[in-house]
Amino acid sequence: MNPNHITIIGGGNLGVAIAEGLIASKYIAPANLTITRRQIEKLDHLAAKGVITSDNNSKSCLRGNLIILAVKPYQIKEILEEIKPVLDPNKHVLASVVTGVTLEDMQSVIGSDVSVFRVMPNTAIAIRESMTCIATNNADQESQQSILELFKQLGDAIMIDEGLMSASTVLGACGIAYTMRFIRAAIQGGIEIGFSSEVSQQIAVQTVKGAASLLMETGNHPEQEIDRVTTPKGCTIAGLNEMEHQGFSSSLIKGIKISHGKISGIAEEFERK
Ligand SMILES: NC(=O)C1=CN([C@@H]2O[C@H](COP(=O)(O)OP(=O)(O)OC[C@H]3O[C@@H](n4cnc5c(N)ncnc54)[C@H](OP(=O)(O)O)[C@@H]3O)[C@@H](O)[C@H]2O)C=CC1
Ligand SMILES: O=C(O)[C@@H]1CCC=N1
Repeated sequence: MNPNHITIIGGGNLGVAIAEGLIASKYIAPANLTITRRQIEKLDHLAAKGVITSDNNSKSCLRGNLIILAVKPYQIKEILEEIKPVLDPNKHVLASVVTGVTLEDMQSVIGSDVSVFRVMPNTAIAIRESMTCIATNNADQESQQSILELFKQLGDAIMIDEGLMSASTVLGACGIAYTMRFIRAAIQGGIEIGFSSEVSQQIAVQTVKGAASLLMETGNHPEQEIDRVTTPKGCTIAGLNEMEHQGFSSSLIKGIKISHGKISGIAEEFERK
Protein backbone atom coordinates (compact mmCIF):
# COMPACT_ATOMS: atom_id res chain seq x y z
CA MET A 1 0.00 0.00 0.00
CA ASN A 2 1.54 3.25 -1.11
CA PRO A 3 -0.60 6.21 -0.11
CA ASN A 4 -1.25 8.04 -3.38
CA HIS A 5 -4.06 10.16 -1.95
CA ILE A 6 -4.40 10.85 1.77
CA THR A 7 -7.72 11.90 3.30
CA ILE A 8 -7.69 13.44 6.77
CA ILE A 9 -11.10 13.42 8.45
CA GLY A 10 -11.15 16.10 11.15
CA GLY A 11 -9.20 19.24 10.29
CA GLY A 12 -8.63 20.47 13.84
CA ASN A 13 -5.40 21.00 15.78
CA LEU A 14 -3.82 17.64 14.96
CA GLY A 15 -5.43 17.04 11.55
CA VAL A 16 -4.13 20.38 10.27
CA ALA A 17 -0.70 19.77 11.84
CA ILE A 18 -0.47 16.44 9.96
CA ALA A 19 -1.50 18.15 6.72
CA GLU A 20 1.12 20.86 7.21
CA GLY A 21 3.81 18.27 7.90
CA LEU A 22 2.84 16.28 4.82
CA ILE A 23 3.00 19.39 2.65
CA ALA A 24 6.38 20.43 4.11
CA SER A 25 7.77 16.92 3.58
CA LYS A 26 6.75 16.91 -0.10
CA TYR A 27 5.83 13.25 0.57
CA ILE A 28 2.58 13.97 -1.23
CA ALA A 29 1.47 16.83 -3.48
CA PRO A 30 -1.16 19.14 -1.94
CA ALA A 31 -3.54 18.10 -4.74
CA ASN A 32 -3.31 14.52 -3.42
CA LEU A 33 -4.32 15.54 0.07
CA THR A 34 -7.92 16.01 1.22
CA ILE A 35 -8.95 17.32 4.62
CA THR A 36 -12.46 17.56 6.02
CA ARG A 37 -14.35 19.34 8.76
CA ARG A 38 -17.87 20.73 9.09
CA GLN A 39 -16.74 24.37 9.34
CA ILE A 40 -14.89 24.04 6.05
CA GLU A 41 -14.02 27.77 5.88
CA LYS A 42 -11.56 27.19 8.73
CA LEU A 43 -9.45 25.18 6.27
CA ASP A 44 -9.08 28.03 3.77
CA HIS A 45 -5.37 28.44 4.58
CA LEU A 46 -4.80 24.84 3.41
CA ALA A 47 -7.06 25.26 0.37
CA ALA A 48 -4.86 28.24 -0.58
CA LYS A 49 -1.90 25.83 -0.70
CA GLY A 50 -3.74 23.50 -3.10
CA VAL A 51 -5.11 21.01 -0.57
CA ILE A 52 -8.64 19.73 -1.28
CA THR A 53 -10.97 20.77 1.55
CA SER A 54 -14.40 19.26 2.05
CA ASP A 55 -17.28 18.81 4.47
CA ASN A 56 -18.26 15.48 2.89
CA ASN A 57 -16.45 12.57 4.58
CA SER A 58 -17.74 9.75 2.37
CA LYS A 59 -16.89 11.49 -0.91
CA SER A 60 -13.47 12.37 0.50
CA CYS A 61 -12.82 8.72 1.40
CA LEU A 62 -13.51 7.72 -2.20
CA ARG A 63 -10.61 9.98 -3.22
CA GLY A 64 -8.07 8.67 -0.69
CA ASN A 65 -6.51 5.27 -0.15
CA LEU A 66 -5.08 6.22 3.26
CA ILE A 67 -7.72 7.69 5.56
CA ILE A 68 -6.52 9.40 8.73
CA LEU A 69 -9.18 9.89 11.41
CA ALA A 70 -8.41 12.94 13.56
CA VAL A 71 -11.69 13.69 15.34
CA LYS A 72 -12.52 13.74 19.04
CA PRO A 73 -13.01 10.33 20.72
CA TYR A 74 -16.78 10.88 21.11
CA GLN A 75 -17.10 11.65 17.36
CA ILE A 76 -15.30 8.67 15.85
CA LYS A 77 -18.08 6.08 16.13
CA GLU A 78 -20.60 8.02 14.05
CA ILE A 79 -17.93 8.88 11.50
CA LEU A 80 -16.97 5.21 11.13
CA GLU A 81 -20.67 4.41 10.62
CA GLU A 82 -20.89 7.20 8.04
CA ILE A 83 -17.88 6.07 5.96
CA LYS A 84 -18.36 2.30 6.39
CA PRO A 85 -20.45 1.94 3.17
CA VAL A 86 -17.64 3.38 1.02
CA LEU A 87 -14.72 1.54 2.66
CA ASP A 88 -13.05 -0.96 0.33
CA PRO A 89 -10.58 -3.44 1.93
CA ASN A 90 -8.73 -3.72 -1.41
CA LYS A 91 -8.14 0.02 -1.54
CA HIS A 92 -8.36 1.64 1.87
CA VAL A 93 -6.09 1.67 4.90
CA LEU A 94 -7.42 3.45 8.01
CA ALA A 95 -5.21 5.23 10.53
CA SER A 96 -6.73 6.72 13.68
CA VAL A 97 -4.95 9.27 15.85
CA VAL A 98 -7.92 9.30 18.24
CA THR A 99 -6.98 8.88 21.88
CA GLY A 100 -8.23 5.87 23.79
CA VAL A 101 -10.29 4.24 21.03
CA THR A 102 -8.90 0.76 20.37
CA LEU A 103 -8.44 -1.16 17.14
CA GLU A 104 -11.14 -3.55 18.35
CA ASP A 105 -13.51 -0.64 19.09
CA MET A 106 -13.11 0.54 15.49
CA GLN A 107 -13.40 -2.97 14.07
CA SER A 108 -16.63 -3.48 16.03
CA VAL A 109 -18.11 -0.84 13.71
CA ILE A 110 -16.37 -1.41 10.35
CA GLY A 111 -15.37 -5.10 10.59
CA SER A 112 -11.82 -6.40 10.31
CA ASP A 113 -11.37 -6.55 6.51
CA VAL A 114 -9.92 -3.05 6.17
CA SER A 115 -6.38 -2.67 7.56
CA VAL A 116 -6.51 -0.42 10.61
CA PHE A 117 -3.73 1.40 12.46
CA ARG A 118 -3.62 3.49 15.59
CA VAL A 119 -1.10 6.27 15.14
CA MET A 120 -0.04 8.59 17.95
CA PRO A 121 1.89 11.65 16.73
CA ASN A 122 2.23 15.01 18.44
CA THR A 123 1.70 18.55 17.19
CA ALA A 124 5.38 18.89 16.21
CA ILE A 125 4.33 16.82 13.19
CA ALA A 126 3.53 20.21 11.57
CA ILE A 127 7.28 20.90 11.38
CA ARG A 128 8.28 17.24 10.78
CA GLU A 129 9.56 16.76 14.34
CA SER A 130 6.91 14.43 15.73
CA MET A 131 7.55 11.31 17.77
CA THR A 132 4.95 8.93 16.37
CA CYS A 133 4.02 5.51 17.81
CA ILE A 134 2.06 3.11 15.60
CA ALA A 135 0.11 -0.10 16.30
CA THR A 136 -2.01 -2.50 14.24
CA ASN A 137 -3.64 -5.89 14.69
CA ASN A 138 -4.50 -6.77 11.10
CA ALA A 139 -2.26 -4.94 8.61
CA ASP A 140 0.26 -6.92 6.56
CA GLN A 141 4.00 -6.25 6.73
CA GLU A 142 4.01 -4.21 3.53
CA SER A 143 1.31 -1.84 4.82
CA GLN A 144 3.07 -1.57 8.18
CA GLN A 145 6.29 -0.62 6.40
CA SER A 146 4.50 1.99 4.26
CA ILE A 147 2.82 3.64 7.25
CA LEU A 148 6.08 3.59 9.24
CA GLU A 149 7.97 5.15 6.32
CA LEU A 150 5.31 7.84 5.91
CA PHE A 151 5.49 8.91 9.55
CA LYS A 152 9.30 8.78 9.51
CA GLN A 153 9.06 11.58 6.93
CA LEU A 154 7.36 13.60 9.67
CA GLY A 155 9.84 13.05 12.51
CA ASP A 156 10.72 9.75 14.19
CA ALA A 157 8.33 6.78 14.21
CA ILE A 158 8.24 3.31 15.76
CA MET A 159 5.87 0.34 15.83
CA ILE A 160 4.62 -0.56 19.34
CA ASP A 161 2.20 -3.03 20.90
CA GLU A 162 -1.29 -1.61 21.09
CA GLY A 163 -1.22 -2.11 24.88
CA LEU A 164 1.30 0.75 25.08
CA MET A 165 -0.76 3.17 22.98
CA SER A 166 -2.09 5.10 26.00
CA ALA A 167 1.42 5.33 27.42
CA SER A 168 2.71 6.68 24.10
CA THR A 169 -0.12 9.22 24.04
CA VAL A 170 0.97 10.58 27.41
CA LEU A 171 4.74 10.52 26.94
CA GLY A 172 4.77 11.68 23.31
CA ALA A 173 1.61 13.67 22.61
CA CYS A 174 0.87 15.20 26.03
CA GLY A 175 4.65 15.50 26.40
CA ILE A 176 4.64 18.53 24.10
CA ALA A 177 2.46 20.39 26.63
CA TYR A 178 4.53 19.27 29.62
CA THR A 179 7.71 20.45 27.89
CA MET A 180 6.14 23.78 26.96
CA ARG A 181 5.24 24.31 30.62
CA PHE A 182 8.89 23.58 31.60
CA ILE A 183 10.03 26.14 29.05
CA ARG A 184 7.49 28.70 30.23
CA ALA A 185 8.66 28.30 33.83
CA ALA A 186 12.29 28.66 32.73
CA ILE A 187 11.39 31.86 30.88
CA GLN A 188 9.66 33.24 33.97
CA GLY A 189 12.71 32.39 36.08
CA GLY A 190 14.95 34.06 33.49
CA ILE A 191 12.90 37.26 33.74
CA GLU A 192 13.21 37.20 37.55
CA ILE A 193 17.01 37.16 37.23
CA GLY A 194 17.25 39.95 34.71
CA PHE A 195 16.44 39.00 31.11
CA SER A 196 13.70 40.48 28.97
CA SER A 197 10.95 38.02 28.08
CA GLU A 198 12.24 37.72 24.49
CA VAL A 199 15.86 37.02 25.43
CA SER A 200 14.78 34.68 28.22
CA GLN A 201 12.72 32.66 25.70
CA GLN A 202 15.59 32.60 23.19
CA ILE A 203 17.96 31.22 25.84
CA ALA A 204 15.46 28.73 27.31
CA VAL A 205 14.37 27.32 23.95
CA GLN A 206 17.88 26.89 22.53
CA THR A 207 18.98 25.29 25.81
CA VAL A 208 16.16 22.71 25.66
CA LYS A 209 17.01 22.02 22.02
CA GLY A 210 20.69 21.62 22.95
CA ALA A 211 19.87 19.26 25.83
CA ALA A 212 17.67 17.08 23.60
CA SER A 213 20.29 17.08 20.83
CA LEU A 214 23.02 16.01 23.29
CA LEU A 215 20.98 12.95 24.27
CA MET A 216 20.06 12.17 20.67
CA GLU A 217 23.61 12.40 19.39
CA THR A 218 25.41 10.70 22.30
CA GLY A 219 22.75 8.21 23.42
CA ASN A 220 23.81 9.12 26.97
CA HIS A 221 21.51 8.94 29.98
CA PRO A 222 20.44 12.43 31.16
CA GLU A 223 22.23 11.93 34.49
CA GLN A 224 25.57 11.50 32.67
CA GLU A 225 25.08 14.91 31.07
CA ILE A 226 23.95 16.39 34.40
CA ASP A 227 27.19 15.15 36.00
CA ARG A 228 29.13 17.22 33.46
CA VAL A 229 27.29 20.39 34.52
CA THR A 230 27.17 20.06 38.30
CA THR A 231 30.40 21.56 39.65
CA PRO A 232 30.97 20.43 43.28
CA LYS A 233 29.63 23.10 45.64
CA GLY A 234 28.48 24.92 42.50
CA CYS A 235 25.29 26.73 41.56
CA THR A 236 23.75 23.97 39.37
CA ILE A 237 23.56 21.30 42.04
CA ALA A 238 22.25 23.84 44.55
CA GLY A 239 19.40 24.80 42.21
CA LEU A 240 18.70 21.22 41.11
CA ASN A 241 18.47 19.96 44.68
CA GLU A 242 16.11 22.79 45.61
CA MET A 243 13.93 21.88 42.59
CA GLU A 244 13.85 18.26 43.78
CA HIS A 245 13.01 19.36 47.35
CA GLN A 246 10.05 21.19 45.79
CA GLY A 247 8.96 18.00 43.99
CA PHE A 248 10.21 18.62 40.44
CA SER A 249 10.68 14.99 39.25
CA SER A 250 7.94 13.70 41.49
CA SER A 251 5.35 16.16 40.15
CA LEU A 252 6.22 15.26 36.56
CA ILE A 253 5.93 11.52 37.21
CA LYS A 254 2.67 11.98 39.11
CA GLY A 255 1.26 14.14 36.30
CA ILE A 256 2.20 11.50 33.70
CA LYS A 257 0.41 8.84 35.75
CA ILE A 258 -2.71 11.01 36.18
CA SER A 259 -2.83 11.70 32.41
CA HIS A 260 -2.46 7.97 31.74
CA GLY A 261 -5.27 7.12 34.14
CA LYS A 262 -7.55 9.63 32.43
CA ILE A 263 -7.40 7.82 29.07
CA SER A 264 -9.61 4.89 30.10
CA GLY A 265 -12.31 7.49 30.89
CA ILE A 266 -11.93 8.95 27.38
CA ALA A 267 -12.42 5.46 25.87
CA GLU A 268 -15.71 5.08 27.75
CA GLU A 269 -17.09 7.91 25.61
CA PHE A 270 -16.82 5.57 22.59
CA GLU A 271 -18.87 2.92 24.43
CA ARG A 272 -21.56 5.42 25.42
CA LYS A 273 -22.11 6.61 21.83
N1 LIG B 1 -4.10 17.84 19.80
C1 LIG B 1 -3.12 16.97 20.06
O1 LIG B 1 -1.99 17.35 20.40
C2 LIG B 1 -3.37 15.51 19.92
C3 LIG B 1 -4.64 15.01 19.68
N2 LIG B 1 -4.81 13.66 19.57
C4 LIG B 1 -6.15 13.15 19.27
O2 LIG B 1 -6.51 13.62 17.99
C5 LIG B 1 -7.91 13.85 17.92
C6 LIG B 1 -8.16 15.27 17.44
O3 LIG B 1 -7.67 16.18 18.42
P1 LIG B 1 -7.59 17.72 18.12
O4 LIG B 1 -7.10 17.93 16.73
O5 LIG B 1 -6.87 18.34 19.24
O6 LIG B 1 -9.15 18.10 18.21
P2 LIG B 1 -9.91 19.27 17.46
O7 LIG B 1 -11.20 19.45 18.15
O8 LIG B 1 -9.01 20.43 17.28
O9 LIG B 1 -10.19 18.64 16.00
C7 LIG B 1 -11.24 17.78 15.71
C8 LIG B 1 -11.83 18.28 14.42
O10 LIG B 1 -12.80 17.36 13.97
C9 LIG B 1 -13.73 18.09 13.22
N3 LIG B 1 -14.96 17.33 13.11
C10 LIG B 1 -15.91 17.11 14.05
N4 LIG B 1 -16.91 16.38 13.56
C11 LIG B 1 -16.60 16.13 12.27
C12 LIG B 1 -17.26 15.44 11.22
N5 LIG B 1 -18.45 14.86 11.40
N6 LIG B 1 -16.65 15.37 10.02
C13 LIG B 1 -15.43 15.96 9.82
N7 LIG B 1 -14.78 16.64 10.77
C14 LIG B 1 -15.36 16.73 11.98
C15 LIG B 1 -13.92 19.39 13.99
O11 LIG B 1 -14.22 20.49 13.14
P3 LIG B 1 -15.75 20.91 12.84
O12 LIG B 1 -16.40 21.16 14.15
O13 LIG B 1 -15.61 22.12 11.97
O14 LIG B 1 -16.35 19.76 12.10
C16 LIG B 1 -12.52 19.63 14.58
O15 LIG B 1 -11.81 20.59 13.86
C17 LIG B 1 -8.47 13.57 19.31
O16 LIG B 1 -9.04 12.29 19.32
C18 LIG B 1 -7.24 13.64 20.19
O17 LIG B 1 -7.36 12.80 21.30
C19 LIG B 1 -3.79 12.77 19.63
C20 LIG B 1 -2.52 13.22 19.86
C21 LIG B 1 -2.20 14.62 20.03
O1 LIG C 1 -5.37 15.96 25.77
C1 LIG C 1 -5.79 15.07 25.03
O2 LIG C 1 -6.72 14.35 25.40
C2 LIG C 1 -5.19 14.86 23.66
C3 LIG C 1 -4.51 13.52 23.57
C4 LIG C 1 -3.05 13.79 23.58
C5 LIG C 1 -2.94 15.21 23.38
N1 LIG C 1 -4.12 15.79 23.40
